[in-house]
Amino acid sequence: MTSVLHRPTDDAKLSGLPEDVKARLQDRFKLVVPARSAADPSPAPVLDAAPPQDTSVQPIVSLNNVEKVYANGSKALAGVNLTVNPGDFLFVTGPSGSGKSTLLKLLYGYERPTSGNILVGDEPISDLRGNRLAMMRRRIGVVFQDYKLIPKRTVAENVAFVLWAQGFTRKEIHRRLWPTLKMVGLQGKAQCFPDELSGGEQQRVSIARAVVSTPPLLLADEPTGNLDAENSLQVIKILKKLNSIGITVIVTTHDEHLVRISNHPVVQIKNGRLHHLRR
Ligand SMILES: Nc1ncnc2c1ncn2[C@@H]1O[C@H](COP(=O)(O)OP(=O)(O)OP(=O)(O)O)[C@@H](O)[C@H]1O
Repeated sequence: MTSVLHRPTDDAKLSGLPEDVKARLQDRFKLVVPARSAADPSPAPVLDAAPPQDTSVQPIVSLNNVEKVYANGSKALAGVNLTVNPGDFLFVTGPSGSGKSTLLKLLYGYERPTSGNILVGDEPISDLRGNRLAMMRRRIGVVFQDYKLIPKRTVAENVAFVLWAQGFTRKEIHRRLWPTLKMVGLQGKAQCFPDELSGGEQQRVSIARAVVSTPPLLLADEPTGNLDAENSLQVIKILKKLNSIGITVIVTTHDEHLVRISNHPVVQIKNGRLHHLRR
């Protein structure tokens, strides 16, 4: 099993967050982040060297020899091994039909592997059913290419709905909603309906919805697929900001440019097989 680069969460970046939000980010999935002291002279990991096996960190995602064959015989993934550590930002690239969406669907339990094991935190997500799966999904934010907003609800309602469904109090919903809308630059559009927004704005609503309950893991499936270059960059910038406050981000894209201008680890899926392009 190979490990992607672990990026330690910078405690200073968490310091601006409310205490309970900070605690959630640190506790969920037993997010263990070894601090590098300022006095630590050891260099950051070298990407092209053999991947470091840091056994002190519990991965947030691990796939072991995962295979997915759909009921119609389509082979989507074969022998996929991947470890993602808390605080990582990982790009998943690959041609159309290579298996990128399937990988994310397996991670949030929408599809089940044909064989192999998948752990999210310490939960075998592929074995979970019913309530346990629903509870697990609360800890995973998901962003889709086509936004999936509720058309007859305002921006504020679309985002607040997630919290309401999870039983948050009105006060807590209010407390979380505004900073989240501000973070995606939409505080001025709170009362708009989705069809009154641009594609980029709709995608930012969907990011706000995905992170308003502070999940430690965010999965974004082609979040820039329907956006122009400028909006795509803005979306990636927001995902990076979320990553900088401790959220682990896995994003699929076939936009080579976005991958090139970033220095984050990249895996490629080709014919269902996963290759590390940049660690
Ligand atoms: N529900 C399904 N039933 C049967 N086959 C499927 C299903 N979903 C995906 N596939 C097949 O699995 C393979 C991988 O599909 P997947 O959607 O994961 O690719 P992708 O890399 O995300 O593609 P794209 O970039 O075009 O979104 C493809 O051959 C696809 O036809």
